[in-house]
Amino acid sequence: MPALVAAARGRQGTRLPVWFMRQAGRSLPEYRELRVGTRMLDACSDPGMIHEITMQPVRRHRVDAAIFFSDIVLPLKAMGVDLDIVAGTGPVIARPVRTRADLDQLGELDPSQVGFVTEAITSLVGELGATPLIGFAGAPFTLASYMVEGGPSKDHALTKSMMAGDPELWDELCRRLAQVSRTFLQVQVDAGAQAVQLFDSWAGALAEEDYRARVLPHSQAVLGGLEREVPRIHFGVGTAELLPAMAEAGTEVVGVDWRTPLDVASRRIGPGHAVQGNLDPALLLAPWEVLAERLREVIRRGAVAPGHIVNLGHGVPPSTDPDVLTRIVELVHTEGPALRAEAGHTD
Ligand SMILES: Cc1c2[nH]c(c1CCC(=O)O)Cc1[nH]c(c(CCC(=O)O)c1C)Cc1[nH]c(c(CCC(=O)O)c1C)Cc1[nH]c(c(C)c1CCC(=O)O)C2
Repeated sequence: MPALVAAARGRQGTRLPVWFMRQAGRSLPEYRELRVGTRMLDACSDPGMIHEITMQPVRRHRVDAAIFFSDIVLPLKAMGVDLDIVAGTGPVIARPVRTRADLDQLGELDPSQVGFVTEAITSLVGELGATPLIGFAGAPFTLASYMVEGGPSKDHALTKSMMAGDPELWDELCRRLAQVSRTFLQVQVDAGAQAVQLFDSWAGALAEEDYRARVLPHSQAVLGGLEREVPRIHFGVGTAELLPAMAEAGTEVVGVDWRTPLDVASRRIGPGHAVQGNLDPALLLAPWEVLAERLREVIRRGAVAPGHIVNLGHGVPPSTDPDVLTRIVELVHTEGPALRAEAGHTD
């Protein structure tokens, strides 16, 4: 069983697995070179490009997993939603969803609309061999925020106002988005993904009561049942107050940002879940010895949990020196198992 899958299932072996959110992307010169002249959405729809970009960080850093190169809004694009991914901004939606009539643009995702995903994953799994591929999708809340706001938002004011002011419309929007994300995950798993991650990046904007009432059931609809096939990772940013609720979505692993130490997070979540994280991405710019000591502390604190997948607390910033990421992987592999054992987890 791959180290990442074992750790996710709470049966950590002798290898401590590590990968990075946004490991494929602008931090890599080979990515920037390959993307010249190709728009993001076009790159995400071309099986050859997807394959190459997904492999780049695996070849360079020797990480313990590949993550499928795509974007959370890609399935919406594939089913005909008029949107773009604007460099430096993120997803922009042409006709935001504000009323019931606006829901017309959101039908059901049919697997045939993302045939290029199956094609790309089939070839990737062949080249990856023993290295697992992580499939992913956006959670209903984070997707809904883009659909309602029309683009990135700091306060998610229109989204929260719909959630509170018209819960029926909100729930219908999230039911549709859950179908899209669930189908997108299933397509990836059917093609050979060995783990999945649900990104609810902006869930930390919510109070726990609202999260439990209006978001958690929809995320449960995405993840429920998949455990028979692959381990599931559930991640958000700023979610210290939501960690126990997020663990209830149906997940083996809870992704933790850099604000909550992993031992604190693990105690909040309980012994039944592995953790993923949580080195502060801002520290990638710090002197190596400072960064290395913080990384060792992340590993020691993660030893409280029955499984630990080392990662950052959020994505790799585009300005990151890729050699630093390679050194992190080496440190995790050479020092990680002993640090974890010393810190007290008896596997
Ligand atoms: C919120 C979110 C999005 N997309 C995603 C999330 C959840 C993860 C998170 O919280 O960061 C998920 C995502 N997006 C991308 C991946 C690829 C896999 C990987 O992690 O390596 C994944 C897993 C590629 C991408 N998605 C995007 C890029 C950059 C576009 C480019 O290279 O031209 C990449 C590599 C664009 C994108 N797409 C989105 C944003 C905020 C941006 C950044 C805009 C910018 O800074 O230019 C929406």
